Amino acid sequence: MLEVNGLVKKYGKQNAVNNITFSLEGGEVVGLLGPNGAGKSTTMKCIVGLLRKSAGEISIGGHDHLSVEAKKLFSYIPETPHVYDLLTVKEHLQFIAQAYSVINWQEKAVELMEIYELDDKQDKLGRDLSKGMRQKVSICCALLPDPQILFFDEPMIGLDPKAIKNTKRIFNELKTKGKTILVSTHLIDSVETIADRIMIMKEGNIIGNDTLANLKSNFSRDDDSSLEDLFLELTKDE
Ligand SMILES: Nc1ncnc2c1ncn2[C@@H]1O[C@H](COP(=O)(O)OP(=O)(O)OP(=O)(O)O)[C@@H](O)[C@H]1O
Repeated sequence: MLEVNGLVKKYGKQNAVNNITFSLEGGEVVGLLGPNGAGKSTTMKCIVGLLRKSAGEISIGGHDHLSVEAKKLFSYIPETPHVYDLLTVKEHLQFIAQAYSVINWQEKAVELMEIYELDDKQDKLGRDLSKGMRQKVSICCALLPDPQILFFDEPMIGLDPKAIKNTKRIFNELKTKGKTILVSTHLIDSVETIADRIMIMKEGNIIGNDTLANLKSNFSRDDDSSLEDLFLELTKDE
């Protein structure tokens, strides 16, 4: 579903992503972990076409990632949610519905706004929303077209505990529906139970990419260690 081959991204002379190669099978849920500055957001932004890659090839569903065909297949939830100042919450959903030709969008929009407790805020303008509300709008907009693949960059940031719980539940539902998900997060426990695979980045490189069980048996001395312990062990400074 996603193929990333030899991806390099430089900011000036600095390599933020160093020639990384990985893929995601259809229906796979992969947790992308890494310390601050590891290159997670840069990788995601290159995949979704928000940043121009310095080298490498990326395909989504067999299409070049910059093609319209690829763009129809995925949604992206950015680390910092961007909303339109002069559109209301409901108009954001209407805009996405029209852009992606979503059938029965109103029904789905009502359901999403209820889940994220935005139903009483549907007429509020984007510019008047709090950070957490913006994040909720961003998640609702991403879920509305029911895409095959979802890229979540720190989706829990700014969410209240109820919204975090609901997002974890939605991850499970998406997984059950066979969606492919790449989720970058610092909330390690939020991916520990649902991720089929964990990918760990450090300094622009992938330093671990396997099932949690395999990562534990390869890198940990202790079977009872958590993903958090493993993450800290793998990413510690030499
Ligand atoms: N616009 C930019 N210009 C220059 N350097 C950048 C820019 N954005 C990111 N970087 C650098 O690229 C590297 C990777 O950053 P990136 O934001 O991808 O990391 P991250 O793993 O998402 O970190 P975090 O967990 O803090 O969000 C860092 O060294 C960062 O300083």
